[in-house]
Amino acid sequence: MAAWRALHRRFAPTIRPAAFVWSARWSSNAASAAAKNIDLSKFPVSLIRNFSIIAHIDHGKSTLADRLLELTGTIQKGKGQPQYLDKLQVERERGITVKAQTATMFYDLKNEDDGSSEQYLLNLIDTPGHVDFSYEVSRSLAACQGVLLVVDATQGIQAQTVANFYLAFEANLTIIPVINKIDQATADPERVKAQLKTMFDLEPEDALLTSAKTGQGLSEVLPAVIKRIPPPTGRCHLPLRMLILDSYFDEYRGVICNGAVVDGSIKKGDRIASVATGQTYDVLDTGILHPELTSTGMLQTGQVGYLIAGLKATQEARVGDTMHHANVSVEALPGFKPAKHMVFAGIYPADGSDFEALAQAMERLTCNDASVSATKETSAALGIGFRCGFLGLLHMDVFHQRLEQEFGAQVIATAPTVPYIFEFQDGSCSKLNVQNPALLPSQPAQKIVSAMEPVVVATIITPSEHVGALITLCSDRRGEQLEFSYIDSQRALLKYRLPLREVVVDFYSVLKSITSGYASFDYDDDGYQEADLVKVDVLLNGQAVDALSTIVHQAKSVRTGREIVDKLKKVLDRQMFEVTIQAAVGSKVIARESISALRKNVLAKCYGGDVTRKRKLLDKQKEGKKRMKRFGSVDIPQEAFHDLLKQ
Ligand SMILES: Nc1nc2c(ncn2[C@@H]2O[C@H](COP(=O)(O)OP(=O)(O)OP(=O)(O)O)[C@@H](O)[C@H]2O)c(=O)[nH]1
Repeated sequence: MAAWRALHRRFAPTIRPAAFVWSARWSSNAASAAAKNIDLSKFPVSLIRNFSIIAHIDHGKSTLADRLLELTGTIQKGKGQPQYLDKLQVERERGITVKAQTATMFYDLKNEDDGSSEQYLLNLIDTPGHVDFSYEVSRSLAACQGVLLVVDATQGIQAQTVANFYLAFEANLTIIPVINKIDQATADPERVKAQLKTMFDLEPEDALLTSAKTGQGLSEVLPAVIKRIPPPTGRCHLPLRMLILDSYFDEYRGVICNGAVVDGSIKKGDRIASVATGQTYDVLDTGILHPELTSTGMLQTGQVGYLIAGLKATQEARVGDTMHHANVSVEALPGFKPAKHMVFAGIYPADGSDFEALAQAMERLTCNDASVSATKETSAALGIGFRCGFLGLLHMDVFHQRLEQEFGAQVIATAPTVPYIFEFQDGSCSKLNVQNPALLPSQPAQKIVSAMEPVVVATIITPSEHVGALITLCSDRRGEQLEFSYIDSQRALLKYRLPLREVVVDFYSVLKSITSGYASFDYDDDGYQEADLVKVDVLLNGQAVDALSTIVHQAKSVRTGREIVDKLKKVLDRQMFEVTIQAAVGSKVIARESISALRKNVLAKCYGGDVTRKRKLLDKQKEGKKRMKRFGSVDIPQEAFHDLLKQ
């Protein structure tokens, strides 16, 4: 931490060059700004502030956002649902934020000296806390000049607090620490202040103390945002450059883009063009999120809002693209780094004939969640489907749930895998990126010269008494310790380099159970390392089931093979014939189980004691079973695919 603190001392908040905030979906009916008495021309850049709320999961971001929306009259107190900005069904059911959401608020700041007041336009972004959605957080931060770093007064700094702090710090944003939940009996704000100083060099007197539940301390939040966070720095006299931050398809209005006007201005009727595609469009409508779509007919420098321009498909509205006035050439804005997919899985229609319906649902959903990649693939076991890349297992689960809930698609998801790289010796070296274990030959014709697996650097914050158990867990998962320090007298910070596969499997749930839920965990991509990897095939009655094959470290292959075979034995129904389940590495069987046949009582109607007739019937049954075994196909239930990577 010492090196980091030295770096932090050099840190002085600077104003970001680009001023933009992205917003997300709201009701499809745009209210009129006139009806709401909104005149955006009253807000030069100096009266605009764009800020994000970042925190560890459950520290109270969305609840704080609710209170700020109420305080500014953007939503009515007591009306609407709690965590107002968590719009998706999946967010409400799981109680987590998965999509960053923006709301524009208007706030009158009083001048204590002369009693006068000035109105500000504030764009607030509520961000997700879970590590899988940190891509949303980094995009949100690219759109802001400052953040509220919320820390739970009872829990103190946790792993995602550290990760999110670094994101904001590296983006040179102004950081306002907010110690929340001070109403709770076990709140210890002084301890949290000390942690903020030790870990981040944030001054104790700069921390705001709030309770998003009782409202305590909230009146200080927005004045602090206005006074401490700098305004956007775009220039109004320059030609239009609007950054596309997000897009989605609305049933009634077509493609809606959310974006930020970095330079210049845009208005209804303008002819605009995309830097990425060169396509031109007419602006049909534009406005702000207040918090629903509110048509203003124009957006000026530093303002954030939506744009409807007759785009046919969301693919035309690329996140990170720059829109400009047609016939005025501009330099493209930097855009965003593409999302890095940590986990891959096959998504197939539960009923093979539903492929077209699934393809349509996939197209719509991947447009609303640009961080998912999808390419067509075929499996001998499951038919035609898609190989999808996700940011993590929770992201994959959420995508699966959204496919079913929002599009009614019934799908089978294969066991998730991480992306490996294999290098073969075939005269010259050839490389194979393996996002689907089935594509790695079981007995390759060429020699494998290297196998690489993705690794991450994991940060764990834990009460000191659990350190020993966590070190054992990390060693068992092939981890290499990078750092071990204490953040105060009761809490330790561990940093480990771990193979991604060992992390995505069930690391989080084991960590939670070892520490009774008191440890927190976050990880960051750290490239690739060489590893002794093998492919484990799964065979049912001698036939390999491509959708079930997996790649593991050599040392864990027998354990993994045994677990897959045991799990399959539990989930497969008994058939009219015997089923043999095998796990194999190349031609070597490493685990085997069998499920005995259901024996149909062919003698039920055979009364009396004619032995030869009975034998004949039994022989015929045996013959039939053999045939069925040879040709019979075994039904594999969906859970079998889903649970396989879990150890
Ligand atoms: N007592 C108390 N509870 C609070 C306070 N703020 C939030 N909560 C509760 O803490 C829980 C989590 O709050 P959220 O606002 O959903 O937390 P979040 O940080 O947005 O969570 P994610 O979006 O999942 O990362 C909810 O049950 C809130 O009611 C507070 O100031 N005091």
